[in-house]
Amino acid sequence: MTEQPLLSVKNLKKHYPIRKGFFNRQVGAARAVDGISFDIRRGETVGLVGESGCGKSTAARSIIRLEEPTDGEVIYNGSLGAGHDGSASRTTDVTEFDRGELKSFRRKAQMIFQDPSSSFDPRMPVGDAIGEMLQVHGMADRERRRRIVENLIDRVGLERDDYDRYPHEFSGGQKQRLGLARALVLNPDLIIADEPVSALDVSIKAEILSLLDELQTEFDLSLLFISHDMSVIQEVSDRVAVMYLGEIVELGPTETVFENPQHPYTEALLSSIPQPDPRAAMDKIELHGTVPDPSNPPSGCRFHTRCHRVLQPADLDLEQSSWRNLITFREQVLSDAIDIETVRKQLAAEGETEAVADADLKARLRTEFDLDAPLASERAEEQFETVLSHLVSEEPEAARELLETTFISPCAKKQPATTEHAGDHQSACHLHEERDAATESTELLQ
Ligand SMILES: Nc1ncnc2c1ncn2[C@@H]1O[C@H](COP(=O)(O)OP(=O)(O)OP(=O)(O)O)[C@@H](O)[C@H]1O
Repeated sequence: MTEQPLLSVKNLKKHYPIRKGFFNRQVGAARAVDGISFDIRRGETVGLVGESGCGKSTAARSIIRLEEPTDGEVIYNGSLGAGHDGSASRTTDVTEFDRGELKSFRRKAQMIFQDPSSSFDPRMPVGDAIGEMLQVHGMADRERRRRIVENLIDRVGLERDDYDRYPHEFSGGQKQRLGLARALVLNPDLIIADEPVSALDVSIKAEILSLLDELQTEFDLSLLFISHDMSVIQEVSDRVAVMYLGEIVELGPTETVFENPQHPYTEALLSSIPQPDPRAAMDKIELHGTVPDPSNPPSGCRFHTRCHRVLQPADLDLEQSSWRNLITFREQVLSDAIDIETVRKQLAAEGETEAVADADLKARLRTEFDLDAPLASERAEEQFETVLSHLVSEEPEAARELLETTFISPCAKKQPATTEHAGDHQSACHLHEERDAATESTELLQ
C-alpha cells in the first residue's frame, strides 16, 4: 500500500465577498483560491509558485485556517499528538476541526512569513517570545522552556545568549533564523513558508535555504514553500504546483516541470529566470499586464488573455503575434477602453489640423495595436476593418456587438480539463486537449 500523504488539499476554495451599498449587500466575490487540489507527502517539499496576486498566500492561510475556507477539504493524516485531549479525532478534515482539534493541528502545522518581525513583540526578549508558544501549549516549567529554546536558538545558528535580546537587535537573516526556531519549537510535522527568503540578500538567502534543508531532514518535516521566484522553487522543491488566478495550472516533480513544462504560464515563468550562460538562455516570453482581478476572471482558461499560445478559431490561421494583438484589441474594445476622441485630438495636434480623416484614425488604431499589415485572412481583415469603421464613426456599440461574436479563442469558451502526462505530471491547457483529439483521430484512421 502506498503511504498516505501527510496533507491532501482537495478542491479548496476561498472566495471573499464583495459588498456594496447601504445594505452592504453581496454583489460578487473575489475568487482568490478557486478549487485547488494537491498532496504534500511526508518529508517532501512542495513549491507553490505564481505571480503576486495569484492566491498563494490565501491558499496557505486557508490550509491552516487562518482564513475560513469557502469550500473543499484539507485532509490531515498526521497525528494531532499529545497536546490533544487524548480522544481520537472525530475527523481528519481540517476544515471541520473544532477549537480543540484546531489548536492541536496548529502545533503540527506552523507558518513562517517573509517578514518574521510580525511574529515577534518588539518589547519582549526573543527567547521569551519563542518560549511563549510552549507555555500556550501547556508547558508550565520556565527553566525547561528556556533550555529548549536556547537549544533551538543554537541549532538555527545563533548564540544561546541571544535569548535575552530584543527583535530590533537582529538583522533580517537572523530574524528569519529566529522565525524558524519559533516555528520548530512545538515539533511540527509541516511548515508552510510564505516567501521566507524574498526580502533577503542573495548570500543570506542561500544560508537560510541551506539551514531549512538541514532542519527538514533533522526534524523530519514536510514543507509547503511559497514563492514567486522560480529559481528558489527549483532549488528547494521536490514537486512544484504552478498557480494562476486561484487555480493550479501545472503540478509535477520539479525536474520534470522545469525540463518539460506543459503549461504556457509555466513556460513564461521559466523564461524569466536569469541564465548565467547567455547561450543557454531561452527566449524571454513577456507576460503582459498583471494577474487579472479574481472577482471578474476571464472566461474559459483564465490565462488565455495573457497566453502566448492562445488558440485561434478553426477558420483563422494568423501569425500568432497578430492573433495575440487582435485579442488585446478585442478586449480593449469590449471593455470600452479605447477613447477615440483622445486619439482624434492627438492626431489633430500632430497634423496641426482640425479635420482628421477616418482613414488616418483607423491607421493610428492599427499602429497602436501593432496590426499595421493587413491580416493574413481576408475575412478576418474585412471584419477587423468593419470594427475599426464603427469605432471611428463613434459607434462603439456596433463595434462591440460585432466583436461579441468574432475573434473568440476556443480557450475563452470553456475551462481546460486536467491532462495527465508521464511521470506524475499534470497540467490544464486546451493545447493538450487539442493534441489528444488529434492523436485520437489519427488512431481511428489507422
Ligand atoms: N481579505 C481580502 N479581501 C478581498 N480580496 C482579497 C483579500 N485577501 C486577498 N485578496 C485578493 O485575493 C487575491 C490573491 O491574493 P494573495 O495575497 O493570496 O496572492 P499572492 O499570490 O499570495 O500574492 P502576494 O505574493 O502579493 O501576497 C488578490 O487579488 C487579492 O487582492
